[in-house]
Amino acid sequence: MASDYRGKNKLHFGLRYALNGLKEAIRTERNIKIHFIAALIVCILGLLLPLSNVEWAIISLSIGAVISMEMMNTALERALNHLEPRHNQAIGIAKDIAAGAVFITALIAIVIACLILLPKL
Ligand SMILES: Nc1ncnc2c1ncn2[C@@H]1O[C@H](COP(=O)(O)OP(=O)(O)OP(=O)(O)O)[C@@H](O)[C@H]1O
Repeated sequence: MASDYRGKNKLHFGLRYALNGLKEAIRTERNIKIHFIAALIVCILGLLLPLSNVEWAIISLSIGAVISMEMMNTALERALNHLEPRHNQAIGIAKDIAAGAVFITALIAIVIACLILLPKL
């Protein structure tokens, strides 16, 4: 019984930490706000157009990938800023690579949105 309770407690706190991170990211990061607004627009368009389950699944995956990647980028930036507040070439390159990962994910999401939504408009 005790271990079950601890298990539930862990799950509860894990969810709280995750929601706290999400709230902090939305509150402080302009890019994450923009991604959420773009996702909302795509979802509204998706509700107005006849999308299949597979198309919804692909769009959901793209939205999740972009927002998750942006949040990982933000987490990395915050950690690196804390570890090395001064100018450092290696830190700069690490941040550029993380930004490149966000760029690729966002670009692919735009291509997916165009492939699925444009022919239906
Ligand atoms: N400590 C550093 N040393 C060297 N270059 C850095 C450093 N911090 C940032 N840079 C350079 O500046 C770029 C932008 O940095 P960073 O992403 O931290 O700033 P930002 O403009 O606040 O980003 P965002 O708008 O995504 O929050 C990095 O990709 C990197 O090229």
